Amino acid sequence: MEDTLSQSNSPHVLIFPFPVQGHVSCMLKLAELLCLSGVDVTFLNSDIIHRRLLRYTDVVSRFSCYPGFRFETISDGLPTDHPRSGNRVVDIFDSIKMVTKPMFRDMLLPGGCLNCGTRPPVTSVIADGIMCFTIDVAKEMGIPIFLFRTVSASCFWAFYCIPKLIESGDLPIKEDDEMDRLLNGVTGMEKYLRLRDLPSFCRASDLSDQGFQVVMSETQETYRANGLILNTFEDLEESALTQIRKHIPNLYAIGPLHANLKSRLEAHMSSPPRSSNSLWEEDRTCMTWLDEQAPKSVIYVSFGSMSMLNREDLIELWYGLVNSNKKFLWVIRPNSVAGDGRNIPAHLLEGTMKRGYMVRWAPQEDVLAHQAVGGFLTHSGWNSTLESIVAAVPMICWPYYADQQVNSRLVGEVWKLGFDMKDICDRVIIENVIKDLMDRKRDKLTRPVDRMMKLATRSVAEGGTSYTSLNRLIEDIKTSNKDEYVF
Ligand SMILES: O=c1ccn([C@@H]2O[C@H](COP(=O)(O)OP(=O)(O)O[C@H]3O[C@H](CO)[C@@H](O)[C@H](O)[C@H]3O)[C@@H](O)[C@H]2O)c(=O)[nH]1
Ligand SMILES: C[C@H]1CC[C@@H]2C(C(=O)O)=CO[C@@H](O)[C@@H]21
Repeated sequence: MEDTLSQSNSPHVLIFPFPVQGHVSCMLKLAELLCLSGVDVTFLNSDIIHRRLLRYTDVVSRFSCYPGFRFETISDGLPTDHPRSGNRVVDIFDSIKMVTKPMFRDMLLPGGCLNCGTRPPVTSVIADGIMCFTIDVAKEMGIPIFLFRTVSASCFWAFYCIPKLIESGDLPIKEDDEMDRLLNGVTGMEKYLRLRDLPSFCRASDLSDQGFQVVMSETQETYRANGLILNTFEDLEESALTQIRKHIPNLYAIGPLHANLKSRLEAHMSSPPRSSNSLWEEDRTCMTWLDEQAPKSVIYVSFGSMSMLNREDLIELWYGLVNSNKKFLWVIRPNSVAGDGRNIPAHLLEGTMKRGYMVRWAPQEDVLAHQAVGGFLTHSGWNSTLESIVAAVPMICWPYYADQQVNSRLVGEVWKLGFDMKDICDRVIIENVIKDLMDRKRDKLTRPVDRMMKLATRSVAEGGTSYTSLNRLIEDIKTSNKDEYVF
């Protein structure tokens, strides 16, 4: 690997994530991987994300060892008090196109903060794959652009096939449709993908639905970029990657990114410092609580940064956890429960005192790596799924929205790394599925879970597929020359 020092003629990449936790954190990992290889990086955050990163993490000091790294900020166009989560997340799409796009363009124009002679010019852009307007801007400036779509390859492929599903009449879903019906329209997934496993946006009864239109059109536009980066590995998603490559040949599967980064940092230093990209304050007291628990005795519960819970589901989940008699560590993010959070039944409060621990935000990677954790009740966000795979922790999937419906089906039915509890929130079922995961059916999961952990680790080790793919991306970035890219 090359020296970490920035050189004046270094390639300079502008990284621009969609401004939410699950996208920013994995793109920061990619940024650090590029810095390690001597690439200059400017990381463009929305103001609000940047403020929170400054408040809750050590990103600035962490990146200070890379002289070629800079943060820049831009408005996402929404008022500060907008929730930017749950079903309100779609508001970001409009505001970012209307408000942020022209600002982004100005930044890249001569005299703009990204093109004013104080740093080497931007030689390539890595933008979030859900923000294809960046292709227009990069094209206008003659800068090569790679898209990084932060969802699984399988979900990307399902999004890609939406026009075919409309043509075949499978979409829109009709009121009397049988949700367990298998679909033929997503090539390679015919044996297991049911109507209910399509990305949640496909449940819109009206195809003019904003979320549906955005994911469909953004996915269709991907081919216009110079390449597509995915946070996955060949052994995990070979089939979907093969399908995507037929349409978008320049594909870089470089995940799991957190493991790729850890492995490369370890090659640089004996014990790399732990790092966090959290937008909430991590409560590390849960690590002390975990230290007191028996190996593999705790089920960790977290639904990521965007999911919202209603009171009814909260209570059902809570009963399921308490009645399973298992120890549990539960992340309840601030403002993530809609409705009245008071008058919780005494049975639940007592059960939680005895066997539970609750935090507002956890150091998730460390939690999953802790020997006391034996299972993960997750919303199947893609980062959480990859983190669970690397930590060899089996999952119970309770998907909320977007790609999570697809991911949970793969976890349960294809990879056999856990159980999919999609569309169900019933205390007795939850109690039983927890008992199955932690005890009764645990043996069935152990081999696939250990195997996938090993394959993930192998993929990021020297010579592994994700290791090699990342090197190819770095090489392509280093050799990218504006004039070669005629769009
Ligand atoms: O207490 C917590 C909870 C989560 N995390 C981290 O937050 C990230 C959450 O990412 P993810 O699991 O992908 O969930 P979301 O935050 O919901 O991410 C959004 O972005 C993902 C990537 O596109 C999508 O897969 C999801 O569906 C989408 O909701 C992970 O790295 C977790 O380690 C913590 O550090 N502490
Ligand atoms: C805001 C959500 C809608 C689309 C994004 C996404 C994607 O398809 O890239 C997946 O999950 C979410 O983080 C994003």
